[in-house]
Parts: sequence; C-alpha cells; structure tokens
Amino acid sequence: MQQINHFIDGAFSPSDSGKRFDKRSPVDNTLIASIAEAGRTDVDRAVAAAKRALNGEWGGLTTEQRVDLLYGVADEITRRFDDFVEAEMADTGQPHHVMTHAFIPRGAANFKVFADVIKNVPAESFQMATPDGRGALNYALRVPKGVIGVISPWNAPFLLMTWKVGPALACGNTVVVKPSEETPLTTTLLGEVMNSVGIPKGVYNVVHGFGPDSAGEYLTQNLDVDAITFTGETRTGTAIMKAAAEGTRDVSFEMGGKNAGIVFADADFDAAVDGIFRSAFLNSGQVCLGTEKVYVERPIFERFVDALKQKAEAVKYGRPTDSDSNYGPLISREHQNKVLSYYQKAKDEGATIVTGGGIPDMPAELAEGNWIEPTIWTGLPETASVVKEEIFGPCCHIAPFDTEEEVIAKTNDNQYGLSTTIWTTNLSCAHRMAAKIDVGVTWVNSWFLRDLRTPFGGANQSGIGREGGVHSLEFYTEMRNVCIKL
Ligand SMILES: NC(=O)c1ccc[n+]([C@@H]2O[C@H](COP(=O)([O-])OP(=O)(O)OC[C@H]3O[C@@H](n4cnc5c(N)ncnc54)[C@H](O)[C@@H]3O)[C@@H](O)[C@H]2O)c1
Ligand SMILES: O=C/C=C/C=C(\O)C(=O)O
Repeated sequence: MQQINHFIDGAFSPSDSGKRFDKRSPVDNTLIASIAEAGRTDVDRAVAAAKRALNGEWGGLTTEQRVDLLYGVADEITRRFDDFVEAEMADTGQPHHVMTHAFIPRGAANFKVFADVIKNVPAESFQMATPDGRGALNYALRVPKGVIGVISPWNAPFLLMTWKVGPALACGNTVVVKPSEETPLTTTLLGEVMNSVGIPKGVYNVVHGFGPDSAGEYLTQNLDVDAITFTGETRTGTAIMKAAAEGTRDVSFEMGGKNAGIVFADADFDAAVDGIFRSAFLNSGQVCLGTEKVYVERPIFERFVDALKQKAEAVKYGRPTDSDSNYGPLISREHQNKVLSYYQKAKDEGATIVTGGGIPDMPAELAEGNWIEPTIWTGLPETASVVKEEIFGPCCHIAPFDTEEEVIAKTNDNQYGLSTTIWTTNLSCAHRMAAKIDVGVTWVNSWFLRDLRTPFGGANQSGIGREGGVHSLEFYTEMRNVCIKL
C-alpha cells in the first residue's frame, strides 16, 4: 500500500504528529494508500518554506528563466503522462479515456498557457503633462503576490490544481497546495516532477488533510499566506472567505453550479443528445460545469427524453482500465449517499423516473464500490429540490419549454451562475440567449470546450473572480505604479 506524505521544501515528509488517514478505492472500497494528515505545525512549515523560496533563488529568477522552468514542468508531465493517468484513476475510479482525453492533458496545458501569457504580457505606461511643461512618466511594475494558498477539490484533481498552480508560479509566486482528502495522488506526484525539473525547493509545497480543524483551515489561518485560491462547494468558500478576512487576503473562488442544458427543436438532434449526455454523465456527473437540468423545446421533448434514456441505459460500469468500461463510481460512500438522498427526494416529490434511481447490480468484486445509476427524471416543478439544488451526480431533470423568454427565466432561476450549454442551429437565437443567461460561460453546440486564454469563472454563488489567460494575472500579481517627474 502506498505511503503518501507531504511535500515540503523539496522533500517528502510525514506529519510531525505521525497522524495518517486512509485512502480507499472508489471502485471497490479497498485500501490503496495511507496519507499523512498535516497538523498546524506541518502547514506552518510549508508556508515558511514557500516564503523563504520567494526571497531565495526563485524570487531572483528572470521571467524568461521562470518560463523555461515551467515549460520543463509541462514537458515532464507529458513524459510521465501514464503515471498521472494511473494515479488519477486510482484516486477517482474514473475510466481511462476520461483521464487520457479530458482531464490529464490539461496538466501540461495549464503550465504552458500561463508561461506563454507571462512571457508576452505588455507593461503599461502613461506620459502625463505637468504645469511646468516638463511632464512626467508613469509605468506599472507587475510583481508576484507572494505565498498563494491553493485548495482544490476531488472531482478533477490534477486539472483543477494545475489550473491554479500554473498561473501562480508563472507570475513568480510560491504555493502551498492542500488537495482534497479524497484525491491526494496526482498533486503529490507533481512534487517529483518539480524536483526533477529543478524548480527550487519551497516553490511548490503540498500538505494533506481535511478542511475544518485540519490542513485546509490551518492553511487559510496562516497569515503568511498572501492570497487564497479555492475550488469547491459554495459553503466551503464562505468559510474560507471568513478566514481570508483576517489579514485582508484576496480570494479567487470557483464554486458550485446548477447548470442548464437548453435544446431547441432546430438543433442537430444527435449532436444535442450526445452533448447533453456528456454534460450530464461525464465523470459520473461529478463536474461543476455539468448539466443537471435540461430544457427541451416541446415539439422534440418526448423524442429527446427517449434518446437520452437509451444512452444512459447503455453505459458500461467497470474498473477504469476495463476495455469496455465507460462509466465509473462516485468518489466516496458519503457522496454516494448524498446523491442517493436526492434520488429519494425526487421520488418523494413525485418525479417520473425515466431511468435509473438507484444502485446497479455489480459483480461481487465491485459490489463495495460507490456505484450509482445514471438517472433521468421528468414531471417535476421548477421548485423541486433536484431542479434547484446542486447534486453533483449522474442525474438530470428534463422539462419542455415553449419560448426563449420562458427558458431564460427558468435557467436563471437559481443561486448559482456557472455555465450553460445551448443547442440550436439558429445562431441569432444563440447570441440572444447567451447575452441574457447569467452565467460565467455559455457553450453553444458544444460543452466543456475550453480555450485557456478566456475568462473562466462563475457568477453569483458560483465564484469570485475569473481565471484564464491574462485574467489570471489580476489575482496572481500586484501592480505597482512608478511616476517619474521629467
Ligand atoms: N466552479 C468550478 O470550477 C468547480 C470545479 C470543481 C468542483 N467545484 C465544486 O466543488 C464541489 C465538489 O468538490 P468538493 O466536495 O471537494 O468540495 P469541498 O468544498 O467539500 O472541498 C474542496 C476542498 O476544500 C477543502 N476544505 C473543506 N472545508 C474547508 C475549510 N473550512 N477550510 C479550508 N479548506 C476546506 C477540502 O478539504 C477540499 O480540499 C462541488 O460543489 C462542485 O460544484 C466547482
Ligand atoms: O468540475 C469542474 C471543472 C472545472 C473546469 C475548469 O476549471 C477548467 O476547465 O479550467
């Protein structure tokens, strides 16, 4: 069984207290690793190492030298691609093709895109007139914020962690990362990459543990952490924001969503079925951008429901590396019970269960895994729990609509504002809709198609700030203005 330790100041080490916790496979609940659980002293040691690195070799590097190192990180991730795929499959139980096609390639990409950004971002200056006629010159210096606390979730652990570490390091910061207790493996493996590439010790640090009264909270409470970037549940963000208020630290949040999929009668029907199927059931529905409420224009409603039902009933449960497996388990028993509670709520509220609603019959060797059926409901009002609340599982409610105004109102009627996917061949309609839907990202005839230079983030309770391309500079750097009297 793997022994996973913290990565602090360039070295792997257990907790001062010796405390550890178990990591179990989502596929069959077998014990796969023992993880060091950080106490406050371990977290403080990591933050101190990050602070030293800022004022050491790393802080003295030119942008070009830093960029070369980050391209080196990307190349080493690519060279060890299969190791990251293996680690993430062990952590999440998700199919091999989800790792190789959706999540792990973003590791290298998330370093490259921000190395490119920081290498090419222009400096800002203004010439100003002065009463004596000799004028003055203003220019802005872009400097790193300092030590960044990175707190990441379990659903796409490597993608989401590197989406923060990439820009943080590109901008000259150092980081202390607290990955989810459910998925420690790829974040830890990245420590090996940092050492082999020659990233100075203390630049990248990893502490393992939980949230409240554990590593996560200790990290946010350490006042030598200059800013905190977090991805996870909205209620967790609230707790982190309260901690960040001490010391007036900046935050960047990517949080929950209750995303709509909207299908017009003029859509490419097969493409829309495939797109909504992916957005509802990829990663067993454990994607923040996923679709949990679908609205289909009435003329094709019945046909669409039946087509989506057929695809949902054709999934192949199995181990990540089973050749025909295309559908994995939920991350944990706790999360499986949470999603099952929503399946029960839907029943209690009178839903028509088109398909699913429970736990599939699994072969004996997998029976202990966190398996759950992809589920489709119809017939509920907009006020139903499964239509209003984020479930974060493989399920969606489908309702008919008749007008653009109606479906926009229903799409916007929730506390979140993360993403929407619209399927129509009428692009005038698509542009009209996208302008009126209150989310951070709208996909048209696509879903989860990502240009990493674009602003990415959520509105309302789905997030604070935007990350992506030059937009990440806003959070990971400070600007200093210099005014010189000529
Ligand atoms: N908007 C996005 O881009 C995005 C992406 C992925 C997941 N999510 C959201 O994340 C949630 C699922 O992920 P999760 O269950 O890991 O979320 P979570 O909020 O339970 O945990 C996320 C991370 O925060 C840590 N944490 C928990 N409480 C903390 C505290 N008080 N102080 C400091 N750290 C704390 C956890 O240990 C974990 O590392 C869903 O709501 C999903 O919508 C959003
Ligand atoms: O589950 C949520 C996925 C978030 C994806 C990103 O943050 C991204 O594509 O950069």
